Amino acid sequence: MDIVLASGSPRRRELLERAQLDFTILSVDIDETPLDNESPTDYIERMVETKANAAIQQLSDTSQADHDSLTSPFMILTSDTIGVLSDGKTVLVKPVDREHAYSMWQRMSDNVHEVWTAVQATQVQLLTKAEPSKAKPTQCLQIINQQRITERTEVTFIPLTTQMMSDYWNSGEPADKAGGYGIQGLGATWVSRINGSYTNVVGLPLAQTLALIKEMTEGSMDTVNPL
Ligand SMILES: Cc1cn([C@H]2C[C@H](O)[C@@H](COP(=O)(O)OP(=O)(O)OP(=O)(O)O)O2)c(=O)[nH]c1=O
Repeated sequence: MDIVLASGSPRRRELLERAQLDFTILSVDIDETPLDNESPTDYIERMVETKANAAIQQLSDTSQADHDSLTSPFMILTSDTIGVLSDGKTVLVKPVDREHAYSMWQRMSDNVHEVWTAVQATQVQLLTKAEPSKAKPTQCLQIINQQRITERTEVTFIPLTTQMMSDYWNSGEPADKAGGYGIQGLGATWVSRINGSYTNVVGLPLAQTLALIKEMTEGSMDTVNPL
């Protein structure tokens, strides 16, 4: 089944490429601001669903030629990664500025936090309707199946000094990453221990995502939580 990875994240693309799957990329842009008092679970589930809906909208708006490159039904993969502080309530997203990054890092310093990544697989089919009033048939995408997983990894940070935070912010690495760090880069120097999937921290729990894809295409897996 054709797969569309609806993500602008180069990390997700690279991780999925490692699995030697054929897929196409569609970049979606949504508002990722958490709502007041939104729980980590509600936030991350809202994000993967909103990204999937944005992808469907974008694919519906494209021309017939774009649709022709995908065989119906096909699968849209969306993903979202957040940090969650040890209080279990505070969501760590991408830092909006230096102060925001420092405020997150001060609470992560010498402490354990979790990284959660949700992945949603949305299977859609192309419907073509002939309308007498229109010269060309109209087309729309219909959701036929949706499944979602959330993977959690515990990450422990060493104690951080103001100098370390300043140097790291100036490296430019933290800006587009949840919790303001990249474990695959310089951020690894802050991580003393992880417990769980490494690829989950980078943005796509690979083994679990492949199992989800398999379940959706072949129809058998134990670990999937239906929506
Ligand atoms: C914690 C951590 C996060 N990240 C990244 C993964 C995600 O790309 C990003 C969190 O933001 P997301 O909103 O999950 O993803 P994104 O905006 O980069 O891409 P998309 O188009 O799919 O929405 O943080 C790392 O690369 N390394 C890390 O160690």
